Amino acid sequence: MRYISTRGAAPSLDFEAVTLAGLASDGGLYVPETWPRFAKGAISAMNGLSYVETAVRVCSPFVGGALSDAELRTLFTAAYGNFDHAAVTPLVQLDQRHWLLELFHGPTLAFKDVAMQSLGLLFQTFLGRSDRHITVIGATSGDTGSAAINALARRDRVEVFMLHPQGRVSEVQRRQMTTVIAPNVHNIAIEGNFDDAQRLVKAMFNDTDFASRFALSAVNSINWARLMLQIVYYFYAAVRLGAPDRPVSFSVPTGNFGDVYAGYAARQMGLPIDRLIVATNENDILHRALGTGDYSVGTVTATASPSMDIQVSSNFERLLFDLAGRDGSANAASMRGFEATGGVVIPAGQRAGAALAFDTARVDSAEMAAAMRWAQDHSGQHIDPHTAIALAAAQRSSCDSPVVTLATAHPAKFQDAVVAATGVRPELPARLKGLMTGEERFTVLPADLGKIEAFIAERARPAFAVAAE
Ligand SMILES: Cc1ncc(COP(=O)(O)O)c(C=O)c1O
Ligand SMILES: N[C@@H](CCOP(=O)(O)O)C(=O)O
Repeated sequence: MRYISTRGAAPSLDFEAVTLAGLASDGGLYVPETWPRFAKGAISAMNGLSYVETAVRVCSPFVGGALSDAELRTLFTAAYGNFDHAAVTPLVQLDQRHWLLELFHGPTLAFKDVAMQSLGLLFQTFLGRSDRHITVIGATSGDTGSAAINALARRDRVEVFMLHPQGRVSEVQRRQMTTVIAPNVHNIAIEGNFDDAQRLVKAMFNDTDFASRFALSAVNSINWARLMLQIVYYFYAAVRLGAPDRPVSFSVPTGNFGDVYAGYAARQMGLPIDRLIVATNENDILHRALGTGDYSVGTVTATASPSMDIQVSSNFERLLFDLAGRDGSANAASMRGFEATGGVVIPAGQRAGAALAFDTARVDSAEMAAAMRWAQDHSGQHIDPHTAIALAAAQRSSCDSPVVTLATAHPAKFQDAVVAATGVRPELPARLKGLMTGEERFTVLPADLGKIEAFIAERARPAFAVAAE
């Protein structure tokens, strides 16, 4: 399998190279050259498989010769061995039509662990083979950062610099990052919002001297491997609910468009997904873009679902590339226009293409709180604010198929919002005992590229240092 850039001008890469890369050198994102297709029989054959075996089947065509199925099996067994549920991503039925797919049974209590625990092992495997090291730079609205730090702390070939927006993540999220005192972990609280952090990360990748000097690599969903690893749970859930004979819909709380894009990828691979519901909070650019074509950046509004307080969603570019017929130069021109002016119009033809798979819903804070109460009163489930946004969207949907809401975080990560909506304070699981009292370490910096690069340059190992050792 080869990977090509959404902007058409970067060299194509194999799986190992794409895993270690961040942005493509032309500023685009890597996508598979073609979508592998699973025939009905191949999907039926996943019935009854464990999560690990499902992951081997789904990922194998993307990985190509980079790892054998036996190596993948060993890697996934290690990655998912420390999840606190035997099913890794269990399904919970809420009523006749609605299900929750619990993605928060990993070490940091959010769906990011599902990909990140494996990504950490992929880095270790590939870097060990060629005796290299990388500098991971990431932007987080809370969950990617904690999952990446958990997966990468104390790994000797990786230096991690994680940018979070100061004061705009929950206390549990912040502490999950800042209490990890490890020599290779550097937390930076930037004076700005998540979009500022993500813009700075992309600017560092686009600074080609800096990127090659420090062998920059990504853990955000700009990294293709992250998305590949998230496709797995769509197959795992749909097969358990009757796929390929019964179509299933998914409602996905959406910020950076990574999780729902993984669902789109599963659909492109032949999984019978009826509707993919893009559920946003008040930061509704994706709802507007897919509904009316108005893909224009507004002001980031701080909400009770902070991990979705995003305007510029990286992975939307991957969808637009497909909708525009995979024309890299046309897509590059359109994305440059968006970056320069803060808005483009999505043509009606492309919106019609998207509407074959996607519905959208904008859910405000009152509806989110009502969904939390409904889950509690109706089935005794406590859900986090992000999951509640998607559950509210699922309840609005008129599709005929069973609807699976992705439960992307444990409610204890967002205790204040859950208490405000339901009056109940969800307990942190025992494995996080001590989190709220541990020493914190982070550096506050302005959202200024020069200052952030200088901070990193003082602490990262230049790429050539290893070659010289
Ligand atoms: C808890 C939670 N839910 C939903 C999202 C949105 O996911 P995505 O950015 O992949 O759209 C995030 C952030 O990524 C998150 O942390
Ligand atoms: N909500 C995310 C934002 C980054 O998303 P990613 O999937 O691109 O890493 C977070 O929790 O940091």
